[in-house]
Amino acid sequence: MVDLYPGWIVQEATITYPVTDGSVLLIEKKRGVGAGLYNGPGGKVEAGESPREAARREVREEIRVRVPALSKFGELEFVFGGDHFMTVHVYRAPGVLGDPEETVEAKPRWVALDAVPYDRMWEDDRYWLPLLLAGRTFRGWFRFDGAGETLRGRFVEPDVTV
Ligand SMILES: Nc1[nH]c(=O)nc2c1ncn2[C@H]1C[C@H](O)[C@@H](COP(=O)(O)OP(=O)(O)OP(=O)(O)O)O1
Repeated sequence: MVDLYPGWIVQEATITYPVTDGSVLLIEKKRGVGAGLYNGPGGKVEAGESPREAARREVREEIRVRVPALSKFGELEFVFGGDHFMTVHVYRAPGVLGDPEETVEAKPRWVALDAVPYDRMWEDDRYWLPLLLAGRTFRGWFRFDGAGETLRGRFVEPDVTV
């Protein structure tokens, strides 16, 4: 394996967006990275797990529902500061099995597709989430300051194979 980022923190993570009947299921993240922001349920890929398995596990852990059918819609690459790189696999699900429940990690909320609260989400989401909600695929590259608060650079390529 080639170590592209020697000395850096390198992580792989997932985000999943269940979309059905004109609504998307978001969570208000209660702890960890991005606490207080809305996002899709997700988290880090663990050792020995595929990204798709991680996506299913995170949805189950965070809001207690299952997402049997997942389609990959996007891949995002983030640089935070000068020493932290994250690849995020983004999935869309045609609904969920079960009723979403609040947990210590997340509070679920169905939101109308035309009322997604971009002002309460990570700053990059407005550049790619509309593509996913419109059924389009994408790749994105984003550079944040060290604290992850300010977006310094971005590039999004829509309608690609992911
Ligand atoms: N710029 C960004 N935009 C976005 O929409 N989601 C981001 C993001 N940066 C990180 N995330 C998401 C991806 C993933 O779902 C999560 C990864 O953060 P964390 O590692 O803190 O997750 P968790 O705290 O849920 O970790 P676990 O301990 O694995 O549950 O944050």
